[in-house]
Amino acid sequence: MASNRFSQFSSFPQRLSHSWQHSNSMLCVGLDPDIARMPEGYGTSPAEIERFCMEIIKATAEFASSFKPQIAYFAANRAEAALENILAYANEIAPHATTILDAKRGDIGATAKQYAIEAFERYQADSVTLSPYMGSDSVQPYHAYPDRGLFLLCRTSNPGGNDLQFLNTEKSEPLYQTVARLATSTWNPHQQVGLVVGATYPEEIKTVRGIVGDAPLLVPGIGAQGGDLLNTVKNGLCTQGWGLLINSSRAILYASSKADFASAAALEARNTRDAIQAAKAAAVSG
Ligand SMILES: O=C(O)c1cc(=O)[nH]c(=O)n1[C@@H]1O[C@H](COP(=O)(O)O)[C@@H](O)[C@H]1O
Repeated sequence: MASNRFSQFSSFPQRLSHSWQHSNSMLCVGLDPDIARMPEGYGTSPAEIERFCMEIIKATAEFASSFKPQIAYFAANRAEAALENILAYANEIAPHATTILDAKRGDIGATAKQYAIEAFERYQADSVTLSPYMGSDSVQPYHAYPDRGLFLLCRTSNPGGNDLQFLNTEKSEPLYQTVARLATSTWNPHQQVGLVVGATYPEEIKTVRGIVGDAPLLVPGIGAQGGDLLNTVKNGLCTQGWGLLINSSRAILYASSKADFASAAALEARNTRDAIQAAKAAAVSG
């Protein structure tokens, strides 16, 4: 079953291209189920987390090209089995959509091999987020899955990202630029690597796009973090007019805390998809 799904696409860029074109969308719906913010009528057990996420996926599938569950929200609540079910559900009802397991893993090779098994065999995710901090051998075990995607943290959306990502390297460039360069060249034998760049820093999106060619960019930070959608799209499009997975989590998940949460999430997802499309049209024409 799962192997058929993966064998449909010979490479991760092909998988992503299908997702963008089939949905005509670059919206990534983030699944960050906070048990303190469950909607009316929902409890906080793993079964309820699963039910909530499935309702969100069903309501937003039409507007999304990808789904990104954040593993901490599941692990913190002993809901890993729910996460497995949710990813399987996304594959079933939105087979066009690329899944990203947001785990931000990074460790020595032997341990990274186990994390790769977790992401790609246990959870059957199409892609995973990784920290580049431990270097090339911490990324290398993921190359055993050449059709899956790897998104390496580059210029993150949070203010504290400056602390390390802007340190000058011996090449006299900020560290995030060195990450972008390495990640998409010597660390990328199967063209499966993309970068994480926050929508809160659109100038850096432009810089990273200039370094990485058409590699995909996972861009969190619109919605709850107040990122700049217009300039994100303008600066981040690839030469084919796609190239971005623009994530919004809380703004969609918690659009309403009432019984109408699913329709409110759908409306927010649709409006965000439309705003991304409008920004793309403006960027292409202007
Ligand atoms: O890797 C990520 O997804 C990520 C990187 C980053 O730089 N900033 C960032 O916010 N994220 C994640 O993106 C999501 C943002 O959620 P909202 O701010 O609610 O849209 C969360 O799951 C974060 O963990």
